[in-house]
Amino acid sequence: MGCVCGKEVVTISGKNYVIRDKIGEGGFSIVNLVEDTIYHKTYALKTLTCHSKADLKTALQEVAFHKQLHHPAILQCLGSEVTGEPDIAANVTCDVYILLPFLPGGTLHDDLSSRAAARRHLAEPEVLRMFAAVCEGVRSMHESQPPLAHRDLKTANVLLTADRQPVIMDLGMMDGKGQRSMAEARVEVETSAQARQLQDLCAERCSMPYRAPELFNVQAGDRIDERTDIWSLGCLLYALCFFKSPFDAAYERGDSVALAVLAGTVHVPEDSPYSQSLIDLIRHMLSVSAADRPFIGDVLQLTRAVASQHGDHAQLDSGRAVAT
Ligand SMILES: Nc1ncnc2c1ncn2[C@@H]1O[C@H](COP(=O)(O)OP(=O)(O)OP(=O)(O)O)[C@@H](O)[C@H]1O
Repeated sequence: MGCVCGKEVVTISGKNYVIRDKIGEGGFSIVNLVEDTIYHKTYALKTLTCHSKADLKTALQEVAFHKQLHHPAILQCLGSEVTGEPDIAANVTCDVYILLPFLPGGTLHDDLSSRAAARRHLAEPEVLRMFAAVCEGVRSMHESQPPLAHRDLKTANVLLTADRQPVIMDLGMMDGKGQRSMAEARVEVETSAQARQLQDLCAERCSMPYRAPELFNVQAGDRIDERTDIWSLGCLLYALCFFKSPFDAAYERGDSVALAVLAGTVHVPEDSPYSQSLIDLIRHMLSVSAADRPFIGDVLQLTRAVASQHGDHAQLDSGRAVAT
């Protein structure tokens, strides 16, 4: 990072970006609002500080996945830069910069939190429109070759454009910290050491209220596939309706989320304004056994079927419905 006229400047692919503001901070990164010095256009700059070679590998994989996946519902990487090599012994770190489009609508989590405070439910067509858009992004992961999984889908990892189009971010979980890549959707767990590794990685990186039951207790011989994401999408669809994951309540009470998830009991508020077919879709996605969950193509078909009951099929496909 350099300095021009007292302002911090980052150079990516030969272009300079002035740091304007801090937008947010994750467990492993800082995101700043930056402006390029020629056209004065704003971007988001994600900085991952790497303390070890394993950190660097993780960060570079995140960049690689951003570059590999091209879909309007997945946050695009516009450029990246690495500042050097980390060296634990010498206490030397390096930074990986990921230049991203700046999405001004904040996260879906924040949007739903402010709606929750005012008890302002989204109308069903809007729920279905936003959900279908997220699913289209997930479909591009699940249907790539080999199939990829996100593994940390949640409302806090969905950004909104100015016109409320959802965009999936945070592909950081799609790495294996030097182990077998979590991005590969289909994982055969061969040994108990692998099972433990995978469970620990999920405990560290997959948010509990959105984490699929099979990731709480991984055993040798298990087969994990992209339907871990379908569980998370079921939680996300519930959150679009009722503001939070169905398992947030257990989390907030300090009860065991693992027990609540493994029981698979989904509480639907009595005053729910949503159709039974929408609730049935949530329950289908939240099947405790992954084998009973639909794949993403079926989820999209079922979503369209629910929308068509309202005559919203066309709107869902064009993605033009507006929030109420
Ligand atoms: N492209 C962007 N446009 C606008 N805001 C963004 C953008 N990327 C990230 N943010 C904001 O910065 C915050 C931190 O982002 P980050 O990618 O570090 O994700 P995180 O999911 O919060 O953390 P972690 O990677 O540790 O899971 C986000 O919650 C979001 O509010």
